[in-house]
Amino acid sequence: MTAPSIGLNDGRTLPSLGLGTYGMNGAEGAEQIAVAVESGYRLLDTALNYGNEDAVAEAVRRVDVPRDELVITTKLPGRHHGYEETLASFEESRTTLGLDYVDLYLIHWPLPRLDKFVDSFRAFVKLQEDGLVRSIGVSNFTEAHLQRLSDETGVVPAVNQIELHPYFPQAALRAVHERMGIVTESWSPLAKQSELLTEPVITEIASAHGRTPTQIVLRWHVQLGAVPVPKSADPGRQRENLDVFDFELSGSEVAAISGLERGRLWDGDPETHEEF
Ligand SMILES: NC(=O)C1=CN([C@@H]2O[C@H](COP(=O)(O)OP(=O)(O)OC[C@H]3O[C@@H](n4cnc5c(N)ncnc54)[C@H](OP(=O)(O)O)[C@@H]3O)[C@@H](O)[C@H]2O)C=CC1
Ligand SMILES: O=C(O)C(=O)[C@@H](O)[C@H](O)C(=O)CO
Repeated sequence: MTAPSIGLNDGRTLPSLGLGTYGMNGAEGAEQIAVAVESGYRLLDTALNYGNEDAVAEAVRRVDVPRDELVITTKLPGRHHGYEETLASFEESRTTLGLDYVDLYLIHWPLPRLDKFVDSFRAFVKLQEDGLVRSIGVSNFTEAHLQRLSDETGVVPAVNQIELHPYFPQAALRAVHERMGIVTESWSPLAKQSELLTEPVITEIASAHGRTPTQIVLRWHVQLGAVPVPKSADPGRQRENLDVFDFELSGSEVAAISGLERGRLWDGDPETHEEF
């Protein structure tokens, strides 16, 4: 089973669910990522800062899946913002990943204090023009940051990967994405296994559909039109998380899950978050 694809504003496509890989490192991580790909994951989400681009590379070498079926995402760290620095950082990531090209490259955090994200995005445009990156996007950007990129480079990012889960449904930013033609990716889509999965709203809907609470949460993301990248190192849970494309939540169930809103869960305000 693989996830259906959705369209991006650059004419390319993205699987509608992917594998988060934060914390999956070394030989064990490579094996966990390879097992996920063998069971149907095609979108992999890594970052230079996760220190596991080598594990992703090893997994990709090991699996019997054509390269052009995989969508490999990595991210530019804060300490490498700036035009030339971005080109060098990308080359470091591309080399570690062992790839001719990266499918999706994201600016990990905007770091507005440095005010270099526009320069980095200009380098992203160059990498895309040179065929080294297929799609270019950002992560943790606000409406104002997205508008600046559009105004100052003439290019709208294909993707904005943001904190998104039932405790923080991000309706306003998702509406901005919709207006600008940006696909939303959801990070920590399970709210990092907090008490979310035991919320009565979720467990009751799960019982009604004969599915697990995790599947209900991931299906909620899919029906919002967002692309979740749940992390699981466990083969059974990886399969469970991918198996959300053969049932549908009603509009009132989606609304009830969104009603769990309580706000950002971690110290991840894009205006102030320092990530290097
Ligand atoms: N752009 C950004 O700034 C950020 C991006 N990310 C990306 O998002 C990805 C996902 O976010 P993450 O923070 O890892 O959190 P998630 O919300 O994906 O939750 C992961 C946790 O849930 C557990 N889990 C997964 N599936 C199940 C299941 N079916 N049943 C029960 N428990 C389950 C995992 O354990 P187990 O592995 O044992 O199954 C793990 O403890 C990251 O890996 C990373 O790629 C994350 C944070 C910030
Ligand atoms: O992308 C992730 O998984 C993160 O945790 C980011 O928030 C990032 O690596 C970071 O900010 C570390 O402090």
